[in-house]
Amino acid sequence: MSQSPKILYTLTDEAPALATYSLLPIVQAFTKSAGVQVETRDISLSGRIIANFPEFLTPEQRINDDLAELGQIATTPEANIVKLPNISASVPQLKSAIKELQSKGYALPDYPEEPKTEEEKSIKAKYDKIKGSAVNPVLREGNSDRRAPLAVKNYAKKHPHSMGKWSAESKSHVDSMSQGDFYGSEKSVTLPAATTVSIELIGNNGQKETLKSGLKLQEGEVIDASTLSVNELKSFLKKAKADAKAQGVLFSLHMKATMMKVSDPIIFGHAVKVFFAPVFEKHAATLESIGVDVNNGFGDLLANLEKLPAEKKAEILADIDACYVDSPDLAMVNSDKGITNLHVPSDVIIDASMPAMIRTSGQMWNKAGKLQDTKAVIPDRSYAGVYQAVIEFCKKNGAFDPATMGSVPNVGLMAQKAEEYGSHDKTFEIPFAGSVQVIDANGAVLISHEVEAGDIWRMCQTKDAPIQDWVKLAVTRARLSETPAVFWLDKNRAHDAELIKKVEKYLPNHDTQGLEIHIMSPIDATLFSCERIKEGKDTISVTGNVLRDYLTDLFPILEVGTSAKMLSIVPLMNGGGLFETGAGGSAPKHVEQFTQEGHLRWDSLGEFLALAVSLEHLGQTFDNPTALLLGETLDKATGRWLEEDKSPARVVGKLDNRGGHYYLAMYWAEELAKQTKDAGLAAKFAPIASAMASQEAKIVEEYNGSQGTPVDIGGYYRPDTAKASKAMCPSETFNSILAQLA
Ligand SMILES: NC(=O)C1=CN([C@@H]2O[C@H](COP(=O)(O)OP(=O)(O)OC[C@H]3O[C@@H](n4cnc5c(N)ncnc54)[C@H](OP(=O)(O)O)[C@@H]3O)[C@@H](O)[C@H]2O)C=CC1
Ligand SMILES: O=C(O)CCC(=O)C(=O)O
Ligand SMILES: [Mg+2]
Repeated sequence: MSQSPKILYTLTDEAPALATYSLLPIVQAFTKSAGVQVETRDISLSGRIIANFPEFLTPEQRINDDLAELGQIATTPEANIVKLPNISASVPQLKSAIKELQSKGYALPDYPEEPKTEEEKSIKAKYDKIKGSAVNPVLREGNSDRRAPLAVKNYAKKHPHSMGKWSAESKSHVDSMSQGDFYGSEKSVTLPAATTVSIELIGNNGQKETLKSGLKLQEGEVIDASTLSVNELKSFLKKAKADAKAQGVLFSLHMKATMMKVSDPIIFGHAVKVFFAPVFEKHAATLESIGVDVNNGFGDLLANLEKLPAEKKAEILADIDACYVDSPDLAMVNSDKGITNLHVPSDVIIDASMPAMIRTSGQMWNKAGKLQDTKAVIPDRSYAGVYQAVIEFCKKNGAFDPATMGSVPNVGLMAQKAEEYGSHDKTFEIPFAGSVQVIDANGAVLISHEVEAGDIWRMCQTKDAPIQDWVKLAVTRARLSETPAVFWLDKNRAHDAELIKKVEKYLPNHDTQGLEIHIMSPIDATLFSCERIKEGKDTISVTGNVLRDYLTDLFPILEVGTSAKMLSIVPLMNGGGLFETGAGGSAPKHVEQFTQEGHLRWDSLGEFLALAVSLEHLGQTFDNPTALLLGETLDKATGRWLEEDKSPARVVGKLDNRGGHYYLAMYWAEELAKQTKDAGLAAKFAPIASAMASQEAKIVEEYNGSQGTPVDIGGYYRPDTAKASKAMCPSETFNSILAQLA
């Protein structure tokens, strides 16, 4: 290949973005001196906003649309992208990012919640593309391979994280609808030939509305559609609320409102309205007049109350207080600040929130700041049973033991927006009763559902090539790791039944001799895997996209304390590599701690792991021995970093993210100095390694001494580069050693 070796490292948001200010200078200094280029691309929420509204900005303010560029690169064989977690913005996050940018002199338009003019409609459409899970589906041109590397697993066994005990008497449980949900209504079709479909709503009174047209589908593509009845949802939520009160457990809603950006905010909104029903009944007209939209959380109502005269506001607040008294207690996101589970949809994201609850004895925080048993409300049954099965397992067997437990790595189907991911352009809140029909180019109705006004209807697609690639990846991983693999597919679910046919068709294309491969329903697979991890055995989970998301937080959080420590590889279907860091989020809590007390507890281990495999991939693709050597030595350095326990501490005054990076740099330099494959590099890094080692006490003192006071980084969504960089690189001694590499 002709192009010069290049790694594209993404600039994102919150804690990982802060960590980058400290880590990237090290990475660039090391790679540059070995002739490997590491460039950055800005895919932060603020960067994506700026890039999409050039017409509102001065020429100096405009920036390239790096996400679009990376999306294109991801389809090429040269692609080598290190992707850190980024914000998938809820509407409140989007609005506050816009506000911050406006305050920094960017003349961006407000987010028009109820657009009236054509211009407002087009602005809203642009912002809606930036909202929610807008980055990952663009880059994920491959399926996913997520696992805890052996060194990480061994570290966790040696230094087991805290794990809440489980009692057989725990009242915690998952509560879901028993009918009228997506699970109960799913229909699925595999297309015998390519076609173009439209989605029509045909009203009971003869009206007709085209919900979507011109949707091109490929031969062999699986489509499925399902609907959730709003009436069933509301009566379920009402019952769940009463039951939480009767049982004396916390009420806690777990959704993925960021990723499922159309359906889940609507469900979230219904939950808020049912929970605070007396307030909504009594003040319906007032709340409507001030533009309250609780699909953005209960916080939206509270914020809008500011528009009312003091007296009216006080009346509504009193009614809210009365409602709290009559209701079960809500799980809290922040008890000190009175922020409940229903305040902001992006505060409780199911993939991280359910494992956190399971790790904490099945409990969540109540308003007194104490842990309490909890009803986890997950309205749709499609995957909720997995969490209930783990909860039952823990009630029966006690908590898992990180010192001895096995591992559940994941092979996840996600390429080309497979399954529920990205389904939001085919998700609709139904305006009038009738039937929704998916109609092909010949006028044949492929799928049809009866719906009422307010129901949610959604469709998603899974192309055949990604399925073939996923089956292959599963077999490859099972072979390489000599581990049983389980396809988590439920033959009684329409979509999964189609996938089972494909798995059975494509498995014989591979050598599976001697491999243990099963197909099990998600609940059976959960029990099978839990039994095995308890005995210290590993089991690969081979899943669709949503379970990929759920399981790659669930098992890592139980096994190694956080999904940040996962190796997360996306072998791109056209030959490139996307190396995601960790599997989890961007830890807003960590930024808060950093700005308040100068301690960043973000663990960049995921970045170290991703960079090592990215270098390895670069070395292999471009036949570049230096890149291979950099990768090998980085891996060794990371292993040593774990052994010597240089992970950031959680509390101020001790080693944090930045000090941890110093140790990684020192170990990396030592490994480079020690190796014998490239004498030039060894000679270059020997003095660096010894300078870093001899100044250890001083450097650590400079890092740790910088902690303990508030830090100003000049913004949340778009920090000031100079300020953030200064705050993240406080050791002059270390900086000057690094500068010798330039
Ligand atoms: N791939 C991606 O781009 C993803 C992005 N997100 C985005 O991240 C944000 C927050 O998501 P949420 O699901 O609440 O998860 P968080 O980022 O809040 O993570 C949950 C918890 O996991 C622990 N944790 C996560 N990463 C690290 C790390 N590197 N080092 C140490 N601890 C870590 C922290 O626990 P503790 O507090 O105990 O230290 C943290 O509070 C949202 O904006 C969401 O859109 C979410 C998932 C994936
Ligand atoms: O894209 C998102 O919003 C979340 C991604 C995520 O949680 C994951 O891939 O595990
Ligand atoms: Mg996830």
